[in-house]
Amino acid sequence: MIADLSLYLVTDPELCGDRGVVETVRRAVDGGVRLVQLRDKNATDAETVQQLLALSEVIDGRALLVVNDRLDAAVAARAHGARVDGVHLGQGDGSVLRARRVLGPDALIGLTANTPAHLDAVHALPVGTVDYLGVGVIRPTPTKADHPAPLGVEGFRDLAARTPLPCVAIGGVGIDDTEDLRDAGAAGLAVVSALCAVADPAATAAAFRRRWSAGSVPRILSIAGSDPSGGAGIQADLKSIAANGGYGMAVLTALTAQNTRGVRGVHVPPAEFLRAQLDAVSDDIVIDAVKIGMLADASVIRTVSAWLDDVRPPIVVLDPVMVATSGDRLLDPAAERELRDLLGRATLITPNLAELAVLSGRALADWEDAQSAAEELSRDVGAAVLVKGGHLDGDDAPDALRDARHGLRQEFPGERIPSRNTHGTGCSLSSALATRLARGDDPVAAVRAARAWLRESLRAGESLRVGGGTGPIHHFAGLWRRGGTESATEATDIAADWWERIAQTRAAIDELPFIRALADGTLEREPFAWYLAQDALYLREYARVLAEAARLAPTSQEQAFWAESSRGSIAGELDLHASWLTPAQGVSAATFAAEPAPATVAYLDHLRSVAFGGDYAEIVAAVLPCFWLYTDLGRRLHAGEFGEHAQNPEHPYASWLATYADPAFEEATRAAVVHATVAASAAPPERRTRLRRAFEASSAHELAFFAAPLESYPVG
Ligand SMILES: Nc1ncnc2c1ncn2[C@@H]1O[C@H](COP(=O)(O)OP(=O)(O)OP(=O)(O)O)[C@@H](O)[C@H]1O
Ligand SMILES: Cc1ncc(CO)c(N)n1
Ligand SMILES: [Mg+2]
Repeated sequence: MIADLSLYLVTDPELCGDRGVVETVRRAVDGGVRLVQLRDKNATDAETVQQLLALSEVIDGRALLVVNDRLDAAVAARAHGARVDGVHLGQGDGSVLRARRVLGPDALIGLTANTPAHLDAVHALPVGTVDYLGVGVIRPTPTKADHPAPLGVEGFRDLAARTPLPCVAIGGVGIDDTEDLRDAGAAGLAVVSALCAVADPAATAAAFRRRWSAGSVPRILSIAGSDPSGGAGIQADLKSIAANGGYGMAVLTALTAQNTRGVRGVHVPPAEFLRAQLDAVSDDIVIDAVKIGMLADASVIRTVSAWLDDVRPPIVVLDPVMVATSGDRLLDPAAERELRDLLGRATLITPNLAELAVLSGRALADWEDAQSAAEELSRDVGAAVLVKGGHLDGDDAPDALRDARHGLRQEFPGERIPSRNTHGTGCSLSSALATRLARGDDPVAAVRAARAWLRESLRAGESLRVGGGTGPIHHFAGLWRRGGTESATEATDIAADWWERIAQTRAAIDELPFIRALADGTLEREPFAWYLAQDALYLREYARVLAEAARLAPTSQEQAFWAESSRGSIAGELDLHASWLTPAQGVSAATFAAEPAPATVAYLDHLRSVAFGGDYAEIVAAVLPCFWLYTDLGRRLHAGEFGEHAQNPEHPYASWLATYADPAFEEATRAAVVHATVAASAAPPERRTRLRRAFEASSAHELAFFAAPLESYPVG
């Protein structure tokens, strides 16, 4: 098997402190750590075995587990029933050949390598002895006192280029190294203090994951049946994965002979061949998420279950397909019980109303009742459940997400789209969800994004003119309308370029005393209130500029987006007045009646002059930094990058900080980035430069705006 090395936690009992190693590991795995190495130089073998047993239990197959150095302890822990996947050996820790012999061909064996000579030694071993290399140290680190001279990112790049083996970067790796190391060829980041020594290992691990995945395309495997007419099954899945930004793969459970009118026949290949397909993929490719669709019969379910147990992909979206839109059965009724056993292996289950009734073993009275049944099912099986309202009578087609483990109850309202093209909506939705989750969206954001995409694709379905029955949706409606796939990748490049060009401005914002004091809670009330008063003045005008973007928007989707953003920023201004800019908060009358400060005037003058020019692309380029810089800062503050204080609920500005780490704001920022860069990608080169300048100028104004409170705040 090929291991997912992307985020690798190496434990340190001292850094984990009172929380302990086991609890730290549990939370870090919750946040997305994929591989855990137990490292405790002082423990006895017997203690190491106990720790491996405890870790194996909290990890519960969600990540791989290896132990540093202690081959005998690994063997003993396995004998006691722990799932220990392998060992990591240092240059002096004993022979990797012996480890391979003892642990077998499926074990994960890592070796430390810091020099070209180490690489030569590994290359001289039989192929398959070592699975990955730990290459470092990257930076000087106190967690490895006897470390060799740091390699830095460039030294890592040189070593990684000299070996075909996957290399994990280790030693002093912090979250800001993520992109550099990934681009230098790292298969993953091995992290010690940046996860063990933080207040919230789950949030920090999630932040690492997001940054690691941001520049990469998630690899999504659909395990489903074939629909030769292309609207449902794996054909729909592959289109949906591609349209939502993933790399799609497909393992066939069954072939159907069907079209838009119905299913004429089903052929289920032998289970051994299904397993061979699954292994062919997982032996070679790291799988970021799995979507499961049509399972046909009990032997298919058992084969998929066994493979899932071996591979444990981090995200599993299970669409419990039982009956096609046309009414034809796609699952042997005798296999329904087996299907229930599979539910516990899923992250998210997406039944329609009929399927939910079968899975919960009772009739559903109405939509309310369906939602409580979804919650019961979620509690029973330990997975999130999205119940789909596509088959409700009436004018609405809502969905509802329930996760009993986290008390999550979210309804997604939406009017029914009058269309006959609903063939494969369930397949398409579940694949889109798997892709969005693998891209790092939380479940609510993933459902929002997948639904928005699905609804656009549903509306455009009829334009495809496919078949005379229930036709397919148009998976690429949004992408093609926005100027083709070329412009989509071009827009991604533009976003990366623009972001890179304001790197210095971003670094300067991070260094501002105002930001530092805001993060650690030492900022005085008066300059904070002064800042908010300026922000309120700013928001009022900014809302007008957003409204102008709405007025000029080329599509109704964009028009709605900018109008909603405009409304949101006025609501934000009113909120500021109601919650912070009040005498009760110790804000003086002078602050309350603030005049715009020079930085405020300058920023607004810039925005207004762009808005006055009446160029949609330039307006959206100019308003983008206000979304992007705040989201980025809010996320990093929340992740504890400026110290742990910002995560403390007692922080004097906790509620203000929380606004900017809000997933909905993050979603809006993602959309703003897409709209601005897609507009830019359609512009000729000189105009594109002008758009970029507008973006850069606004970013510089953001910096000045953040600097102003402690520079021009009228002291006394
Ligand atoms: N006419 C419609 N208008 C808007 N949304 C719809 C419509 N029909 C289905 N949907 C949405 O499509 C998704 C699939 O829902 P549905 O309940 O049809 O699932 P399904 O029966 O599993 O689909 P399939 O028949 O493809 O297997 C849901 O998000 C649902 O809200
Ligand atoms: C192969 C296949 N999977 C799923 C569905 C559900 O729509 C279908 N019609 N065909
Ligand atoms: Mg379905």
